[in-house]
Amino acid sequence: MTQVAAIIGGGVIGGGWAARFLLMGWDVRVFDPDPEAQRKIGEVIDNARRSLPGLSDVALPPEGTLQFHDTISDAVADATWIQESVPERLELKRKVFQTVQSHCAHDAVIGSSTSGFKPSQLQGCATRPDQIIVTHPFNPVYLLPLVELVGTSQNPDAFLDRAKAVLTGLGMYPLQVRAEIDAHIADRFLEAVWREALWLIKDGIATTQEIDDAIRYGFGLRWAQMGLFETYRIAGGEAGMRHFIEQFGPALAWPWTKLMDVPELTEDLIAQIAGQSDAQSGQYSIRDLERARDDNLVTILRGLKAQNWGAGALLNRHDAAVEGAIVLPDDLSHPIVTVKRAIPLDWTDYNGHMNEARYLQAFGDATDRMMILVGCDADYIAAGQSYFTAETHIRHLGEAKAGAVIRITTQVLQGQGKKMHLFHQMFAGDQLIATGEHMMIHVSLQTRRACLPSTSLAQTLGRIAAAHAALPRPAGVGKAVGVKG
Ligand SMILES: NC(=O)C1=CN([C@@H]2O[C@H](COP(=O)(O)OP(=O)(O)OC[C@H]3O[C@@H](n4cnc5c(N)ncnc54)[C@H](O)[C@@H]3O)[C@@H](O)[C@H]2O)C=CC1
Ligand SMILES: C[N+](C)(C)CC(=O)CC(=O)[O-]
Repeated sequence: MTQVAAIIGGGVIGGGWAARFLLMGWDVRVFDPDPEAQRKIGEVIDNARRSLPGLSDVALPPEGTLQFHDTISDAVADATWIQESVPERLELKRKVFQTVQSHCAHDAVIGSSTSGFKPSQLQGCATRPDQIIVTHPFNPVYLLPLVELVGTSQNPDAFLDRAKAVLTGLGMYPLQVRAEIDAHIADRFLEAVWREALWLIKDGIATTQEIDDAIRYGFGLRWAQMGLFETYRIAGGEAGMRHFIEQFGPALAWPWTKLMDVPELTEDLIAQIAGQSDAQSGQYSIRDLERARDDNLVTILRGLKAQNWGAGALLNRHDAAVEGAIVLPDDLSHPIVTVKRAIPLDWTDYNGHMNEARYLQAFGDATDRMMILVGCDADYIAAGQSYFTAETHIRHLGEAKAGAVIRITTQVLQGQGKKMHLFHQMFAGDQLIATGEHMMIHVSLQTRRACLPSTSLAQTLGRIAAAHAALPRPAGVGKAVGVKG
């Protein structure tokens, strides 16, 4: 039977919870007095629909149903999970819990999204304190897995385990906080960084942009994949965490921060940190960790590159500067070099070589380059015409591993009328490792049908095709898939 979640307060965070529950197959009931709540939550859910399912390589369960209610009592009636996300005011949250508990099932979980209140504060004057816990998520709730789970001695272990299982089932990472504390674990860091940032601005040291750049081009990327301690273990080199503390320990007494209330680095504290770090990461050598870090960073940075955002946009600008202007070579008596690049780490697979899908990607890039060279560039496409691929045939003749430099040369076999028939050859060093034969059809992007290209494009393509007609016909042209001999 479909499970029911009640969302009490559907703003930034409640909307995110609604989206996550819904897309994970739960029926969702919302109560929020804001007359705009339905529109706002609808928009958040639309954004979640375009991003969350694509994180999975399997189909998510069918979406649940979404209902809005005028009272808390209706919203919570059948719910097994009630997520409170009303504004961060203790008295308001306590009042909401009173109403919720008058109408909800006694065994339902009541999770609070509170950023900083302790569960004992929330349980304070509740009818059934054992039913209330902190489940503090991170924005956007539908994409970020972390949820801090904080209970008190009032919450039975089995209840906390059940809550954890539900959150895990929603694709989240419940981090159970051992002892309640204002602002839990993560908001302690965010608050420290936030307060430092406010000082940097007030003191005229940095702008908001410069502070954000300091994070997103540097340690923000590291934190995304290894956190603080594993990162600093690596920064300690082969001598690891202990060496790191020895080197940077004295800085704790220096005015490197406005937060000067620091713990004394006693031998006991050092041993505790070094010991915990060993337990966390000691099974890996520093070189293993460095490679894992590098793989992760490459994946994150390439993701940002695909979005042309932040550090990824920087990489794209750098690529463009390294490559220079894209121009058709004067000498057309050879196939044209359309791609020259190293194979990225994330293009390789379980066989230790470039995955077959990436051959098509590389040949697709070569085709894109040919399109630009014949004049089918961004402006031409924006004006309403382009090429569609009608047919592709790839032959795999050799292997290529991560880091290997591949070079693709492109021969135009036919460039007349609506057709652009290309033959790509991929080399690693001198070895031919793949060929790609592609038939492109010139189209109108309005009608989505074939049409003749512009005169200028037809002339450029015709000139290349005429020059390439003098080249030997490459082996493999026009071959179908078949058994040799
Ligand atoms: N915004 C953030 O980055 C994060 C916020 N949180 C926590 O989530 C909770 C909600 O914060 P936001 O979503 O940011 O606030 P918000 O202001 O975006 O949303 C609060 C919603 O609660 C509704 N509301 C007000 N009184 C209500 C009541 N009596 N019953 C039901 N709904 C009511 C409002 O109409 C509004 O839609 C807070 O406890 C906050 O600390 C947690 C993680 C991150
Ligand atoms: C600023 N904040 C305290 C509301 C932040 C959070 O609670 C978590 C988040 O999503 O950053």
